Amino acid sequence: MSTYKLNHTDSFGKGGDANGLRSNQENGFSNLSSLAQSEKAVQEFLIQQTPMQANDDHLIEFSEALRTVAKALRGSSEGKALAQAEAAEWKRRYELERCKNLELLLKAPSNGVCADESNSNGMMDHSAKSPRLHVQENGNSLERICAHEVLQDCEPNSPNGCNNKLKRKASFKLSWGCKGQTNDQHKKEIVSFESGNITTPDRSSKQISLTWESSPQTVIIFTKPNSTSVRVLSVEMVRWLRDHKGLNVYVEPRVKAELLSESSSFDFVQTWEDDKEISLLHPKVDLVITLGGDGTVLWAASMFKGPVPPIVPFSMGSLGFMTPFHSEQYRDCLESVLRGPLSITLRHRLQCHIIRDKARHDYETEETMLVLNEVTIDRGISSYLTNLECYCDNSFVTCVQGDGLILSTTSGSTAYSLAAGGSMVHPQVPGILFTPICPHSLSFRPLILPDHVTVRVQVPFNSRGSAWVSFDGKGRKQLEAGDALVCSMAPWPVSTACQVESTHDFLRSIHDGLHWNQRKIQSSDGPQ
Ligand SMILES: NC(=O)c1ccc[n+]([C@@H]2O[C@H](COP(=O)([O-])OP(=O)(O)OC[C@H]3O[C@@H](n4cnc5c(N)ncnc54)[C@H](O)[C@@H]3O)[C@@H](O)[C@H]2O)c1
Ligand SMILES: Nc1ncnc2c1ncn2[C@@H]1O[C@H](COP(=O)(O)OP(=O)(O)OP(=O)(O)O)[C@@H](O)[C@H]1O
Repeated sequence: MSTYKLNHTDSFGKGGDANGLRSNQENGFSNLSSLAQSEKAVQEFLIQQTPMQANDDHLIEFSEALRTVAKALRGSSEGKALAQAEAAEWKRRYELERCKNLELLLKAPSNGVCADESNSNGMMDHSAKSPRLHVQENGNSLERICAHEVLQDCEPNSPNGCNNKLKRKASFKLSWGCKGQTNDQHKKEIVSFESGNITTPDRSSKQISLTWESSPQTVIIFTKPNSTSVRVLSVEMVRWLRDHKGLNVYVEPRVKAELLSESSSFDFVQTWEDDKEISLLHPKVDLVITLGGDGTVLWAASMFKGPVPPIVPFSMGSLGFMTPFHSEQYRDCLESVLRGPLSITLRHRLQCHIIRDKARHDYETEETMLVLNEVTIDRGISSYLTNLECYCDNSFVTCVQGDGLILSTTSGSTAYSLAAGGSMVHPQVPGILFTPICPHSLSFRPLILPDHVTVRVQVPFNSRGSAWVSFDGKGRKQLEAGDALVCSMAPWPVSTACQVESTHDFLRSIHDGLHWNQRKIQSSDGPQ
C-alpha cells in the first residue's frame, strides 16, 4: 500500500497540488531540480520505514516538500517582479532619452532638419529631397513621432556644430548589385537611395494601363483545335475584324484551311508556313486574340520566343483562369480594346535552359524555352523517387526527393503548383515559386524566391534514374545524371488584357474558377 502511495502524484498528497505545480511551471517556475531532489529524498526515506512510521514520516516529509515548493514559487515570483522592475526602468530611461532627443531636434531646425507640422497624418514623405521630421497629432496633445531618422552630413564649421544625436548616425552608401560585383545586370529602377533614405516610388507590380498612340492595324488569332463553337466564332470574328475594323488578320495554317473550306472569300486572311516564320511575326502584329481556355493562352504565348504583343483572351474553355473576356460580347470587348486605354496584367515568364553534362563546356546550349505557367522536373515513367539537387544562384537550396519539382511563375501559381500545395500568388507579384511534388519528407514547405535569382536543378551522378522536364505541361525532355536545368526570369513578359483590372480579375478567377473559400454562411441563431 505504501509503495502504491509513493507514486509521483501521491508524493504531493493530492492531484490538486500537482496541478498547482503544473500551473507554476507554466508561470515560469524554474527551480525544478531542487524540487525533484526533495521528492526523491522523500521516496528513499519512506522506503526504509515500517508502514506506520512511514505514514507519519510521510506527512512530515510531505509538508517539507510543500515548503520547498512554496519557497521555489516565492523565488520565482520575486525573480519575475525583479525582471519587471528592470524592464520598467529600461523603458523609463528609453522614454527620457527619446524626449531629450526630440527636444533637441525641435530646438534646432536650422541644422537641416525641419519639423513639418503641415504633414500631420504621420506618413513618411518619401518625395522630400531635404530630410524631414514628421509629426503626428494624436487627440488634444500633439504627439511627435520621428518617422525615420535622418541621415545628415556634419559640416565641420557649422554654426550649430552638429550638437544633437542626429550627427551620430553613420553615413552610408548603397549601390546596386552583389557584394564586390560591378555589373548592374539585376538593376531595376524601383528603389532610390536619395539622401540616405531608402524609398520605393515605383513598384513593378503596379497596375499597368496601355494606351495606343496609333491605331492597331494587325491582329493574330489563335484558336483551340477541335471545337465547333470556337470554329463558328472564329469565322464570325475574322469577318467582323476585316469588314468593320479594317484590320489585317493572321491565323494559324490549320485555321486558314478551315476558313477557306467555309468560303473562298477568306483568302484575305494571312498565315505562315513554318515556326521560323511565326517567330518573325512579332514586329508586324499589334494584338493577339485567343479563343479557347488557358491552354490556348499558353499556346499563343509559346509562339513568341521574344517580345509578345498584348493578348486579348476570350473564354471558350471550361475553367478560363486567364481568359476574362466573354465570347458572346466579343464586339464590345474588341471595340473597347482597340480604342484603348486598357488595363493589362503583366505576366512574367521563366526562361529555361537545359545544360547537358556531356556539353557543359560548349558555348551553345539547347534552345531556350519560355514558360508562362511553369517548368516541371519529375520522375516521368520511372518508379524511383526523383533526386534533384537545387541551387539558387550559387547557394545550395535542397535536395528534392519525391515525385519532382515545379518552378512556377506567379501566373502559374493557380495551376499545377496550386495542385501540389503551393500558394496562390497575384500574377503581378514578381517571383519564382519553388514547389515540390509529393516530397517524401514531413518538412518540405513550398518556397517563393525573388525574381532576380537563377535556379539550377541538377540530376546528381548517383541518381537511380533520369528525370523529365516539361514546359507548361508540354515538350517533355529527359534529363540524365549530370544534366541540369537552369531557370531565371525572362525579359519578355506576356501582357494580357484585363476585363476590369488585374486584381479584380484575379479575385474573380479564384472565386468563380476555383470556388476559393466558399462556405455556407453561419446562421445568426446560436450562442451570442
Ligand atoms: N495536377 C495538376 O493540376 C496539373 C497537372 C498537369 C498540368 N497541369 C497544368 O496544366 C497546364 C497546361 O494547361 P493546358 O490547358 O495546356 O492543359 P490541360 O488541358 O490539361 O488543362 C489543365 C488545367 O489547368 C488549367 N490552367 C492552366 N493554366 C492555368 C493557370 N495559370 N491558372 C489556373 N488554371 C490553369 C486549365 O484551365 C485546365 O483546366 C500546365 O501548365 C500545368 O500548370 C496541372
Ligand atoms: N492553337 C492551338 N494549337 C494547338 N493546340 C492548342 C491550341 N490552342 C490550345 N491548344 C491545346 O489544346 C488544349 C486545350 O486547350 P484549352 O486549355 O484552351 O481548352 P480547354 O481545355 O477546353 O479549356 P480549359 O483549360 O479552360 O479547361 C491544351 O492542351 C492546349 O495546349
